[in-house]
Amino acid sequence: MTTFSLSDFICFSTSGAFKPPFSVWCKIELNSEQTHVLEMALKGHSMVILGQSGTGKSFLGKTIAKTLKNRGVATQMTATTGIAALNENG
Ligand SMILES: Nc1ncnc2c1ncn2[C@@H]1O[C@H](COP(=O)(O)OP(=O)(O)OP(=O)(O)O)[C@@H](O)[C@H]1O
Repeated sequence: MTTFSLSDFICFSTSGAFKPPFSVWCKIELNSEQTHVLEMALKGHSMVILGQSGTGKSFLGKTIAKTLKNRGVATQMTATTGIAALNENG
């Protein structure tokens, strides 16, 4: 069982009152499938995440990247188009 500390979770909002550098700490509630994938990623598994539109793939990807970054692992997001990369904070 992978345990997550509070420092693993941080809001990703970059608008309104949550603009950097004012980081707002909050708990992100992943669903059971997302949690499973996050646990696999933290164990070092390579995965392709597939799912219908709006099922939370991007949200999960950003959560994985942020969690790894909070644990001192260098991460870099990329995408096939510039707009998609911006949406991924890439
Ligand atoms: N665990 C979660 N808690 C809160 N909101 C979530 C969660 N997972 C996804 N969402 C929200 O659901 C919406 C859809 O998620 P997301 O954009 O990640 O889906 P997607 O599978 O990448 O969609 P698409 O394939 O169309 O790009 C977003 O507003 C996202 O913030």
